[in-house]
Amino acid sequence: MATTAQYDAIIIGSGQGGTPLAKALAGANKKTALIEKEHIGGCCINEGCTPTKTMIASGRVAHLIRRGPDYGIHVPYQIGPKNEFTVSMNKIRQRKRDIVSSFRSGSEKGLEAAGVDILRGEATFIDAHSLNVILPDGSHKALRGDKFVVNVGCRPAPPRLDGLESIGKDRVLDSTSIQELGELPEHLVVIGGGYVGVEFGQLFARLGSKVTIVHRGAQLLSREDKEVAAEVLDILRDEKLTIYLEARATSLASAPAETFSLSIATKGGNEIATNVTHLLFATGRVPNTDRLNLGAAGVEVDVKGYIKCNEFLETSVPSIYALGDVKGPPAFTHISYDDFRILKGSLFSDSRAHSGPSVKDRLVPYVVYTDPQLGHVGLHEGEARERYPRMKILTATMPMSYVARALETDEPRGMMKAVVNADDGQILGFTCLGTEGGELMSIVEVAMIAKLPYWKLQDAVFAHPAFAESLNNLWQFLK
Ligand SMILES: Cc1cc2nc3c(=O)[nH]c(=O)nc-3n(C[C@H](O)[C@H](O)[C@H](O)COP(=O)(O)OP(=O)(O)OC[C@H]3O[C@@H](n4cnc5c(N)ncnc54)[C@H](O)[C@@H]3O)c2cc1C
Ligand SMILES: NC(=O)c1ccc[n+]([C@@H]2O[C@H](COP(=O)([O-])OP(=O)(O)OC[C@H]3O[C@@H](n4cnc5c(N)ncnc54)[C@H](O)[C@@H]3O)[C@@H](O)[C@H]2O)c1
Repeated sequence: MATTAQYDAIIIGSGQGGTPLAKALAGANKKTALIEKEHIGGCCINEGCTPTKTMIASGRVAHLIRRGPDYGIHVPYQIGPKNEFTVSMNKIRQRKRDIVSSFRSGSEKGLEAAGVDILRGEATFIDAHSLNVILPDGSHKALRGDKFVVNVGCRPAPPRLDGLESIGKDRVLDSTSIQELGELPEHLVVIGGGYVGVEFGQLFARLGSKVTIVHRGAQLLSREDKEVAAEVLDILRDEKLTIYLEARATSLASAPAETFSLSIATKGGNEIATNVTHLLFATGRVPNTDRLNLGAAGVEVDVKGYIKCNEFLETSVPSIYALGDVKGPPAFTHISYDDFRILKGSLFSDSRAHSGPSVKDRLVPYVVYTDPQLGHVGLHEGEARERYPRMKILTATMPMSYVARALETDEPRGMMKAVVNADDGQILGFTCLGTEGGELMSIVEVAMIAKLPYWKLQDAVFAHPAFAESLNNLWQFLK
């Protein structure tokens, strides 16, 4: 009879928290196993941040070539007023594959060097202390552990649309398969106007596809303040994307020559998108908990399948923890990594005294990699007013066209917005929709971490003409 391997800690899923945690535990002489059913490094480096931001860099180059004449630069292959150029999807894809493979092999080597037992296969719970792993050859392996950390992440929500079966499967894309296209879609319809929808929508429009976004919400990027989302909409429409808000794709009809039409119900009536070649479903993500057999271990999930856990990342079972996207939003790489920092100290501490770090009140920054970028940290205006109904809250907004560097580089699109407590000057939230908006946001985040009142930034000496200099001026618009 095969023996069951016994571990101090078993990490399920090689996500952005589990991978460094496995290394840290092995480094602390804990016998550690990491089980991964697909790629080491998880979504971020294989199908998420790394590949998308690599591809988006190609979109930016296309955009700048197209804009060359605005700066007095003409390249020989620009023909006529449309500034045509050719795009090699093969090269874009290869560059993306190369970067992904170098990041992935770096992660693998790091785990091996740390002495982590890496097991390729799909884990399912048998009970609160044991797992079954289905190995790639179909055989099974049982493992026992003192502690388990679930870091299985999410996957794209499955596509749903009447008539989908009438078109080729290769025409129905998600955030992973779209990255493997060898040819540019002629007409890409994106269903969903969240992070994935706007990033890919703008990218493919810049590369030369006709792009239509169908979004059910009243604004793109539903979390953002209205005026910021409206500015994103204007920017994308300026780049010739067709965008339907409060709209629903209702059905598909195949048509000759490999194209199809899509019926779209909007508030103003029905629209038809014609000559569509590809559909990207960007309608959110679902947690990978459905095949984990969590019930056998006694781990509770919410109605959407996210693992319920407290601010210390403890689940309903004392020996089982969860980190990253699988515990619900916010779903970002840096949040999963911060979950790792929370767990690494507490996982093997003697008490569950709850005196260490927790997710409570942590600042959540993020950057939507449209161009210009949308960087945000802390609370949005509505959230701040709801959370602190008695606080005197002021907001300041300033267009990027007031920023010298934005004008000098001819990239004046976008705006900044800050939300502050009028009494003590604390910055509650900050958004920058602008070139390098993510970097500018990070400067304000540092001020928030240090609990600096806004007037410290107002009076700081920033080098001229950096984008950061705008942080001297923003605050004059507080009201
Ligand atoms: C297109 C796209 C772009 C993104 N861009 C950004 C960005 O720019 N910035 C940002 O911060 N975030 C971005 N994200 C989000 C980011 O990728 C995730 O928040 C991040 O990967 C954190 O994931 P995680 O640690 O929860 O686990 P994941 O990285 O999702 O890893 C989970 C791992 O578990 C494995 N697994 C699942 N079930 C099992 C099982 N039963 N047994 C064994 N293994 C299993 C999976 O194969 C996977 O490798 C993006 C996401 C997408 C889809
Ligand atoms: N730059 C980044 O940090 C980055 C980039 C990409 C993804 N992500 C992460 O991945 C997550 C998933 O991204 P996403 O864009 O898939 O999800 P999302 O939840 O951010 O956006 C999906 C949007 O699609 C809309 N939608 C859903 N069903 C629809 C339908 N049938 N028709 C029209 N619209 C519909 C929803 O209302 C929602 O606003 C994000 O929430 C984020 O956490 C982050």
